[in-house]
Amino acid sequence: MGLRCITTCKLDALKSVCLPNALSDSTTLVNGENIGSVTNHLSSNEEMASGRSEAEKSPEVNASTEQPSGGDDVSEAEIRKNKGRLKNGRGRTQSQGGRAGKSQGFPPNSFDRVLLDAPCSALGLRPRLFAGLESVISLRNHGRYQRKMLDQAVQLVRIGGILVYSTCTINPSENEAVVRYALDKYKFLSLAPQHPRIGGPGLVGRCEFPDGYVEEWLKPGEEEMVQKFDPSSELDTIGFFIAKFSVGPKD
Ligand SMILES: C[S@@+](CC[C@H](N)C(=O)[O-])C[C@H]1O[C@@H](n2cnc3c(N)ncnc32)[C@H](O)[C@@H]1O
Repeated sequence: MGLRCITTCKLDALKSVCLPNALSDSTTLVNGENIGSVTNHLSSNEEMASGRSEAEKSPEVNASTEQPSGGDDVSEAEIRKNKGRLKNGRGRTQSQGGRAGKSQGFPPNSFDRVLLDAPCSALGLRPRLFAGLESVISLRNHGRYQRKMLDQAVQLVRIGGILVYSTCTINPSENEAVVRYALDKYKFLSLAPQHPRIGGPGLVGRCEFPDGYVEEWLKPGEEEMVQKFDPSSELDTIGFFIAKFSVGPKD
């Protein structure tokens, strides 16, 4: 594919699109100058998906991490950060081979392909090492930030490109309903065939919730275009969902 290296960057997926003129001439998309201030404190899906980092919630913590770490004056935040590193390792943003740079986002149509492996309720994970408290309503609400992320991802893919949306959950609100949203809102998107095809079909139809809310899923003919992995099937996989979209002319 002609790939020579992969540049990693840390960026809020809910704010991943920037206007071309928002980038100053002297600023690169992935700003290496700021690498020193990249931290790895965003740990929970909910925290990131909410669009609010821990640093935003606690400005004093963020400010104190800016202190030099070598002197006697080690802040509480620095101690906490080091404890976290001991527990969790260096983290993906600082793994060997270079740190992730900060990104200001990318102009529309910047990418041939985008994979939105979205944060989700993770109902398909096996073994399940944690059990989040979910209700019918909270399960439905995951779709809200997933749709917002998809709105951003759609803008980033150029015409003729590919967008893949995936989750590790079996919850239709986060899978089929997000696909329905994408296809209904962005007429230039179409479901593309997937190879290899190992998973089963998606769910066709709609669901009426006890509070009257109606959620639309796939239409007949669309079910075989997505792949749904059922963790209770003989395939012996985790629960997973994949939808692949072709991006047509956006006008
Ligand atoms: C299903 S995981 C993706 C895993 C990834 N494909 C990998 O192989 O490591 C979803 C990831 O999205 C991250 N995330 C959650 N909210 C985010 C946001 N607003 N912006 C960027 N990433 C976010 C979570 O921290 C989590 O690492």
